[in-house]
Amino acid sequence: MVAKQHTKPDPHAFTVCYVRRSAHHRWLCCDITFSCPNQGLRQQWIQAISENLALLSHRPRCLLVYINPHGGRHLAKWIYDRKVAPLFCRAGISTDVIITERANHARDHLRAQHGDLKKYDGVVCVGGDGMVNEILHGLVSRTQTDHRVDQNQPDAHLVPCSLRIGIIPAGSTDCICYTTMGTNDPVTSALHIIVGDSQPMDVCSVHNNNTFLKYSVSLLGYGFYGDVLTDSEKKRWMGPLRYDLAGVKTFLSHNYYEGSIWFVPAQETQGQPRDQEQCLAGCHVCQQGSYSEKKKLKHLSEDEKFIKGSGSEWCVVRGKFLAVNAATVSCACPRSPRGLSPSAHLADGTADLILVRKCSRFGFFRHLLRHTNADDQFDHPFVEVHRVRRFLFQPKNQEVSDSTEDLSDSEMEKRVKTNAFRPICHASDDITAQSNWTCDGEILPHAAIQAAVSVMNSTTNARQKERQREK
Ligand SMILES: CCCCCCCCCCCCC/C=C/[C@@H](O)[C@H](CO)NC(=O)CCCCCCCCCCCCCCC
Ligand SMILES: Nc1ncnc2c1ncn2[C@@H]1O[C@H](COP(=O)(O)OP(=O)(O)OP(=O)(O)O)[C@@H](O)[C@H]1O
Ligand SMILES: [Ca+2]
Repeated sequence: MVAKQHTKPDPHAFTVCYVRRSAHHRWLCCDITFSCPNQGLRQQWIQAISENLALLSHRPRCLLVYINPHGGRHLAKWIYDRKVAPLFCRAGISTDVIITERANHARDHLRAQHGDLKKYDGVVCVGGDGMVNEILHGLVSRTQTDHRVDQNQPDAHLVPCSLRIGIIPAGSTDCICYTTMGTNDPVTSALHIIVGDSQPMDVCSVHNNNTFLKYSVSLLGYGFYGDVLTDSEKKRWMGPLRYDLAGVKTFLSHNYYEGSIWFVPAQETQGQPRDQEQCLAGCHVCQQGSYSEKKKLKHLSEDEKFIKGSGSEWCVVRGKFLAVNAATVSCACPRSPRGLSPSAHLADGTADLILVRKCSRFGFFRHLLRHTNADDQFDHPFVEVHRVRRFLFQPKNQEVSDSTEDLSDSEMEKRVKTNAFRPICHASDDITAQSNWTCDGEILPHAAIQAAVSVMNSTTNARQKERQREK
């Protein structure tokens, strides 16, 4: 990995650090020491290795690090200082470190940067999913503002960010890290950052009433997970255990919610949620998806792109649901190593919409339990799963009237765009109980939402551009 001067008595030796793959997707940093017959040869080797490393333009040289000292077990600073900083130092990476002082500190700090981010090759997040989401918002919002993209438009085409986000897991679930890296090991994350790995990600934008609410990169959950998160927020002092306690409580409450879900299915070439394909580096579904989408949309106007890009048909499902989950990625995490939707893809522009209808407590328990073993959690009569590119959810008291089923697709599009769905309840109607959505573990106090998935790729960073110019 990095050549460095040897400190042992042999004056003609030098040590090279390298990455070794270990079990369960873990990476280790190892050393190997070479002995040279003379000082001159030693210097030649060190110089040659250093020069070759300097040519690797995708490797970061300067990083902006945010540490959330309050995430997970409150160990983020310790993890960074003990496990990550020494590796960055050995790799010759310089860092500016900010320890956050409040929620949204990192997001606001990033939003406030104008040209000041140019010196960095990436932003590192030391924390959990909520913290990754915060940093994502800071970077994406900064980029859209710079390019005058109106984020309140549900069909706005997001401009890719020029900086990559590195994730050092130090939260309670660390689902985004586990899903992308295959493990929640801080050293593995640090080594992926050092060697300059990158992975495009699907970003799901969430709107209500033509107002931008949030981006999600893991789970958008209504009903069960929304209730678990809402309850667990009151127990934050308990650390990761709060989810188990809130989970049992929510499970016993067995609340269900009525509403309708409208969605645009993904193309058949984008696979099926139950095809047992696993999204790995270089995944052909993700590559094919983004290529064919780009090719198809190349010669269309912006309006045509929206209509075509959103698919040809809207489907609707109505009923009483224990959970409505949109998994943009598999959502694998230590609690559920295959995740909520094991075959979901990281960057295919789709989410897997999992609808769990009202069923018995025993049935729901069996469904949940299957997230922890090799059994198929979708193999229940009360569970359905669809791969979708966009969807909207209307709770019972705001349901879309039946007459919309006769609408043409373009009329439906127009209504989605203008949010022409008004509550159809009357003053005498009972207002059905509503849940909240959880978005990467943060609560959205809205029930009616519109969501659309797009792939977010980081553009070539400044250092790569510089190197390309030199060539
Ligand atoms: C019988 C055992 C069942 C175990 C079921 C485990 C299913 C776990 C599925 C986890 C999926 C996580 C998806 C990631 C979401 C993240 O964006 C978010 C932010 O970090 N984390 C959570 O929402 C954190 C969500 C944590 C949810 C924990 C739910 C625990 C349920 C316990 C039910 C117990 C029934 C007991 C009956 C007596
Ligand atoms: N200094 C701080 N004080 C209080 N809250 C903070 C601070 N810095 C960040 N936060 C907020 O804490 C929230 C939770 O943090 P984080 O995601 O790191 O941990 P977690 O919730 O325990 O883990 P996970 O999201 O993986 O379940 C984030 O949404 C973030 O906005
Ligand atoms: Ca996806």
